[in-house]
Amino acid sequence: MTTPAIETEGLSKRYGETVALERLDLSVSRGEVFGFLGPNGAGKSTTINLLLNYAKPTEGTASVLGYDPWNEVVECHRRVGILPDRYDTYDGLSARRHLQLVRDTKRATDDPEALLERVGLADAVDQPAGEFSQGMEQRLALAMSLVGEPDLLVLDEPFTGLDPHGVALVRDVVAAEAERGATVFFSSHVLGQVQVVCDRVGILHRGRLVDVGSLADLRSKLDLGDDATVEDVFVDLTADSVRSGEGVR
Ligand SMILES: Nc1ncnc2c1ncn2[C@@H]1O[C@H](COP(=O)(O)OP(=O)(O)OP(=O)(O)O)[C@@H](O)[C@H]1O
Repeated sequence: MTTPAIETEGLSKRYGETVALERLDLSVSRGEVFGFLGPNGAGKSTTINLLLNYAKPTEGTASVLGYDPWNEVVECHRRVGILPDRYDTYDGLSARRHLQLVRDTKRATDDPEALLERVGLADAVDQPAGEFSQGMEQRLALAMSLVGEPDLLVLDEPFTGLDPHGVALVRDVVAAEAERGATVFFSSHVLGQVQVVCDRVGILHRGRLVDVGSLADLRSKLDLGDDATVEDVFVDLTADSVRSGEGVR
């Protein structure tokens, strides 16, 4: 039997008194497009950081593509494409050079120009990244995540800083990667786009996974109508955070 792309059991993270993630049990199947949602401060980036070995858990276990993310980091990262929450480009290096560096690290053979064309940066291949706008940086980071045809893409807020063309591009890239057979796990506040591309969503609230399922599952579970959106589901499950001022920071 194939292992899930992502599996966690009791995964928890505390920062001093702050409980950032509380006993997360989650399974994401191979080939799934999974949206990870929640108000500001819910624990989404914390979860992603744990899965990518950018942080260590206080308790619990996880497997990523069948690897232990903390003890088999190199093997794991070679098969994962990562778009981090914030990516600082090297100002003096061109877009092409950024992709070559990732390609070398992953021992992949991708053509940097083809990847840059795919994210709409064909005209900026040899431009230093220090001259890039925020949206161009985000496109470059997306191209970097695609190097080596990863089995799993982990995208933290992939729509950040993008114009409507960029948003549509990310949506198309996610769909194309899923079509290729990759698993896509991403966090986002752009719920309209989430609704279009995700097979299932998980909603995190105050560090706890409050629900998970397809939009149809969640609509019927919450007794919302057939035309309820992901936004309606989100608001229903996290309403108290809006009242307390959380989620609107
Ligand atoms: N390095 C850290 N040190 C202390 N507290 C942290 C740290 N990282 C996150 N936290 C806290 O953990 C909680 C979860 O934060 P996290 O960044 O995971 O939320 P998020 O769901 O990604 O939010 P957003 O939508 O705003 O990006 C918050 O209360 C945050 O203040």
